[in-house]
Amino acid sequence: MTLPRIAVTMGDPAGVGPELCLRLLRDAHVRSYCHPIVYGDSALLRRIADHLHWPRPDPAHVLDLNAINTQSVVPGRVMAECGAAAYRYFTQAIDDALAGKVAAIVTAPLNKKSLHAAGIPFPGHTEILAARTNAERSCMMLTADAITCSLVTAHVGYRDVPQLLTFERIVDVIELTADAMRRLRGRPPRLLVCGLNPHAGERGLFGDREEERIIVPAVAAACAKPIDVSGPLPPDTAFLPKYRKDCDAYICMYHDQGLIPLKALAFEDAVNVTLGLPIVRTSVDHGTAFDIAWQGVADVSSLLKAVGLAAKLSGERPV
Ligand SMILES: NC(=O)c1ccc[n+]([C@@H]2O[C@H](COP(=O)([O-])OP(=O)(O)OC[C@H]3O[C@@H](n4cnc5c(N)ncnc54)[C@H](O)[C@@H]3O)[C@@H](O)[C@H]2O)c1
Ligand SMILES: N[C@H](C(=O)O)[C@H](O)COP(=O)(O)O
Repeated sequence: MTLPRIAVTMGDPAGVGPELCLRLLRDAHVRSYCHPIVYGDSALLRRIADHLHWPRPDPAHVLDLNAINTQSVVPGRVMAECGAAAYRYFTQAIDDALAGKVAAIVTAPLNKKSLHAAGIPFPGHTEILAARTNAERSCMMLTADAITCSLVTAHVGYRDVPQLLTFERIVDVIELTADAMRRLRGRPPRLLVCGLNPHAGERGLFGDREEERIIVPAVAAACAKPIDVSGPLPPDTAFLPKYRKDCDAYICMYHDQGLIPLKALAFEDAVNVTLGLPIVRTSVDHGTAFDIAWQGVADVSSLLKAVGLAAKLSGERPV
């Protein structure tokens, strides 16, 4: 049986990505259902393996892109060279996925400051993917058994959020999420939409009536499709256990509205999935963890879950 080839991008060389890739390549279960290929720098992987007294990686599972002078990398440091290398690994993986050379992409974390220092004009993976694959609509969803959240806006400052909330964008995120969760759970999902303002605006008392003007009509339009979706709920109580138990996914208006509850409840095993692409892409739910980089203590759970979900999705059309 031919196993699906999955590109695993090494992420920022100065972060925890490389050591997590080393752990992943030693995982017998992963290698029983897919052929992982780390897109990165072989010399850097060898340097970290030697430093930690771990086995060096099997060359058959590394695509050496030779993107950085390994000896120049300082663990835990923001470096333009590292941002450029992480971008190189990632764009090669996207191009290979688009060309059908790999079945899916899984990303280890990159550092947004290093990416920016390298002059890359995108804040993160999600935006690079949307541009490079010419996706008409896409969104970030983080999913775990306990909680799933999709984001209407993501890597922007809070003062920009209200202007970015449109009827069309909210309907798109509801539709993309409903389609993904229907396929992941094998049944029509139930979605809950959060308001933007405290107490969902309290009928115009807080904010600029974003709930009445934009969110309520978008929820009504999605219901008419028909999608089982309701809201907007006051965000502070939307994540109470009594709401979570019947909710397959939340539609959140901004990054931390969804990712604070998600990471508090499921940091070890949540997976980031980009919806709406022509290719499959999943990711860890954590960052470069510069405070613990190259110490060999980083938890590999989210990366293992991300590879598992990518393999599952690669047998179908992308979400
Ligand atoms: N998928 C991605 O590429 C991704 C995701 C999130 C953040 N980031 C980026 O990573 C950088 C650092 O972000 P941050 O400091 O806000 O968050 P972070 O997730 O890197 O770290 C937050 C805390 O979680 C801990 N942590 C993170 N991953 C861990 C792991 N695998 N095992 C054990 N502990 C872990 C860290 O030690 C730290 O205490 C930023 O540039 C951010 O934008 C990238
Ligand atoms: N917003 C994500 C998180 O906090 O986990 C993270 O920054 C990763 O985003 P990209 O996959 O777009 O890099």
